[in-house]
Amino acid sequence: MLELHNINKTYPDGTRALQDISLQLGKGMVGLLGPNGAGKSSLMRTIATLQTPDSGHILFNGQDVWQQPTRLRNKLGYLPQHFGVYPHISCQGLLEHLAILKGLNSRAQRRQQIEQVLALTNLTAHAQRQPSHFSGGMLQRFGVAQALLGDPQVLIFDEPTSGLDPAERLRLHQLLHDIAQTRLVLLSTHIVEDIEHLCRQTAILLDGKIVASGQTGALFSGLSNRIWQGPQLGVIPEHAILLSQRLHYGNPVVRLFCEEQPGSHFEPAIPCLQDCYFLHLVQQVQEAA
Ligand SMILES: Nc1ncnc2c1ncn2[C@@H]1O[C@H](COP(=O)(O)OP(=O)(O)OP(=O)(O)O)[C@@H](O)[C@H]1O
Repeated sequence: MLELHNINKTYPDGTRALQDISLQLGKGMVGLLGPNGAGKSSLMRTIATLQTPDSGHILFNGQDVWQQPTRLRNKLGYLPQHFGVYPHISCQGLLEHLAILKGLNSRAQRRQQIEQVLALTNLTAHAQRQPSHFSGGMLQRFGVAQALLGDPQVLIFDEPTSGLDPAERLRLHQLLHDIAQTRLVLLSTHIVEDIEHLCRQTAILLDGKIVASGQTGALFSGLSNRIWQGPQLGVIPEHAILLSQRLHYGNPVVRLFCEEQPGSHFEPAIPCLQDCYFLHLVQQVQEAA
């Protein structure tokens, strides 16, 4: 559905935000995982045709997006990382306004779509309230509702769960999952758990480059028998790589990447996406040093 070929973007101050990005994206939920500053928003804005790449091509259903940007824009819904809402206007009124901006000219069609997106995002009972008074979770659901206007085939959600409490996060996960059944949904986040919950396909973006992409499970299945977990670091082989040191119910947990058992206090652990992500982060730091 959406193909990215060798996308590059350097900002006027010299920041190389995107370097030779190539991805093939089909229907379903695709995760874009990367730390702050990795280039996720730059990539989302580029796909959303809000900024031009310096080089490379984006094809939508086989056609170059930049030859006719409105073709993709008409099929695209976007929830940016930060968005504002006008004060003193109801949720329904604001959706009506946004629907007109999206080109839904028929009043009956607008009414039907607004009813649909309010129901889907569980906001029907709040339709007459002002989004400026919504809680964080409701506001994000409103953001999803506006992105769904026009029944887009491609949806881009930039860090949609940041700042949400656990219950609202799970609610939003279910909503995003439902939406992705019939569309391409691109989910950009630095929260590994969001990807683990939702995405069959994932790309890891570090420093403007895709360092791994494919079926999410396949990204870390190659780490089998090389991930070790123990209660303390102690003395470890020189070639072992420390992935994470954290607390679990107040007890320290250390995870290592190592070709053989790094010490008697380490046990083999089942690899996970976080191991793969941290391994790439460590390798990136090592390469930069
Ligand atoms: N308009 C801009 N002009 C110059 N540099 C920019 C601009 N937008 C982003 N950058 C820089 O490009 C790099 C990638 O930024 P981007 O916002 O795309 O990353 P991100 O992965 O979305 O980060 P975050 O998770 O913090 O939002 C960063 O170094 C950032 O400072």
